[in-house]
Amino acid sequence: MSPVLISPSILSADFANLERELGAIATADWAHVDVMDNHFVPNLTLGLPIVESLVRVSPIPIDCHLMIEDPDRWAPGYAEAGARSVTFHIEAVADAVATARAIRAAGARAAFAVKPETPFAPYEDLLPEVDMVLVMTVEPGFGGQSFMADQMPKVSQVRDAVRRFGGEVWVQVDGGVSASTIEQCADAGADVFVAGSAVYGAESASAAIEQLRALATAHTHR
Ligand SMILES: O=C(CO)[C@@H](O)[C@H](O)COP(=O)(O)O
Repeated sequence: MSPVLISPSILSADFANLERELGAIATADWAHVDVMDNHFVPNLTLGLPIVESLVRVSPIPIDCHLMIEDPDRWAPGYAEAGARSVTFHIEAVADAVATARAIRAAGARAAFAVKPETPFAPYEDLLPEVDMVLVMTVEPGFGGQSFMADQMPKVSQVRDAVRRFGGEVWVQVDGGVSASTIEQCADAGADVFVAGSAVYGAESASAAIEQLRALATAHTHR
C-alpha cells in the first residue's frame, strides 16, 4: 500500500451527478463524503440514504466525515451503510469510546476529528480506540477556504503521540489541501489528505490526484 492516502472531497463535486463524479476520482484511495447537519456546522449536505447509495456506486471506499450533532446516535449507521471509515467530531460526541467501538463493531474504521480551536492533547488516550485522527485545517463547513498553516504543530503532535502509542493510526488533514500546501502537511506527519477544490477544480481530477500523491509521498516520513 502507498504510504499516503488521497481522499478527494465530493463537497466540491457536482451534486447532480455524484456517480459520475465518483468515477472521476477512481484513482484516489478513498472518496471523502462530508455529512453536515446545519447545526454542528452552518451548512447542510447529505445524510444516510445518500451515503448508502454512494457506497453502492463508488469505485473506491467511502471516507465519511460527520459534521453533525449527536454522532453517538448516528455514526454506527454510516458504518452499517458500508462506509470504510467514519469520523465523528470530538466536540460533538458524548461518549467517544462507545461511539468508536460501535463504528468498529459495524465493520468500519473509526476516527475522531478536531476543529482548529480544539487541542489534541486531552484526547491522546483515545488512540487505542481509533484508526485515524483528523486535524481540520479550516473551520469545518465549507470547501474552498484558505489553508490554516498554524495547525501544523497539532499534526506533528498527533504524529508524535501515534509513534508513542505504537499502533497503526492514520493522521488525516482536511481543508485547503492543495499542491502548494500538501508538502507541509506531510512534513508535519499527515498521511491521509482530503482535497476538494484542488481535485474537482482541476482540469483533470486524476492528474491532480497523482500530483498530490507524488508530493505527499516525497515528503512523508513514515
Ligand atoms: O470538511 C470539509 C469542509 O468542512 C472539507 O472536506 C472540504 O470539502 C475541503 O474542501 P477544500 O478546502 O479542499 O476545497
